[in-house]
Amino acid sequence: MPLSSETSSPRDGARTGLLLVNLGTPDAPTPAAVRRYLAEFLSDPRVVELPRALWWPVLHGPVLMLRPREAARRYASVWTPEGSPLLAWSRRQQAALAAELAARGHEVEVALGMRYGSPSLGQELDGLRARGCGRILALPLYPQYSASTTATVFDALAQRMGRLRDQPELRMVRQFHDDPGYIGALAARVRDFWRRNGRGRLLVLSFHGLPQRSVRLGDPYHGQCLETARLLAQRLELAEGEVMVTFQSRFGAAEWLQPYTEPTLQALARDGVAEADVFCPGFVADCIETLEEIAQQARAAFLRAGGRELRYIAALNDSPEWIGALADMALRNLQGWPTRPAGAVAPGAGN
Ligand SMILES: C=CC1=C(C)c2cc3[nH]c(cc4nc(cc5[nH]c(cc1n2)c(C)c5CCC(=O)O)C(CCC(=O)O)=C4C)c(C)c3C=C
Ligand SMILES: [Fe+2]
Ligand SMILES: [Fe+2]
Repeated sequence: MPLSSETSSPRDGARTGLLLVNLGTPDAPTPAAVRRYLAEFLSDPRVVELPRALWWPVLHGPVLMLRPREAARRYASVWTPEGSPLLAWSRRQQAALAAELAARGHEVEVALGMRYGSPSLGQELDGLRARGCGRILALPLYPQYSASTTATVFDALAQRMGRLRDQPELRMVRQFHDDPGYIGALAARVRDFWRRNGRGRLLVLSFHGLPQRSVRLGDPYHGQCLETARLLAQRLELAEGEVMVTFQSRFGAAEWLQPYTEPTLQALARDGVAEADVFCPGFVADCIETLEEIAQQARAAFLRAGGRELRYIAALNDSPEWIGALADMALRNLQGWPTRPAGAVAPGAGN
């Protein structure tokens, strides 16, 4: 592929950009929009690691024929006036982070790109360059590293960079599963929920699942989920028996990380656990996987199995503790790059 010929090169490249990245989501809760989104997402060989000759007929056969209609109905049940919850919360995070960095005296262009669908990563990378950013920090909003999520962001950025003649400097945050600011923001979210609603007998920490095979082949995701859970339980001073870790959102027939969230909740209800709280630390923004799969489907399954109350604790979204932690993380990773307006005197707080 030929390199781009830039008629107007990105101004002087003196500015610094921060590119928040999340997974992506359909543009509308309709079968056609969901099909477009799933086709892009599920044809990424890092997401479904099967030989193309095997996977392609299944993807373009039963998966894309059947799943979009059902998934569109599930998306419709959580859709908001600002669109998909994942995009709506990500936009609020972007705006709140930009305001927080500005309030601390830093001049950083904050953009939001989605790995699949829109706004696309490539388009946002180009936008930052056009606004004069010669240095860009990519911050994938996945606390726990996985090849199926984090690594695909790197792939997409590298692919875009591969077409540029005049590349910006690029850094990327790999993971933040044990970041004290992130853990503190999670703990604040849970404590705040308990203060307003009382405390359930059990806190279930439900993470997005992953095929067991990926972990066997060396993906560090599982260990990082367990470490996040351990640090959060420690911060909340929970005793053994007051907290457990489960994995949700299984896709396909293979074995995924266990224990699975919904069957575990049903077993707990059958064993006489009447009330439980569920929190999803791996999702920094509420989305279909938390609002529909947990707060609706898993809750209904828990009640059907004899439970009385299953309370879903909202994701970090735009909580002030989380936005503060994000700003700290961004500034730490931006060290050595200019983030002060020319001639400005740094306010007392510093980086
Ligand atoms: C938080 C980290 C995530 C990991 C790890 C992950 C792996 C993974 N996911 C699928 C398949 C699907 N995921 C879907 C939705 C979805 N997944 C994540 C995050 C992780 N996925 C988020 C934030 C979302 C929500 C998107 C939204 O629009 O709100 C979906 C689509 C929904 C559905 O049809 O159920 C699929 C499919 C695989 C195969 C995988 C790892 C191999
Ligand atoms: Fe997923
Ligand atoms: Fe799901």
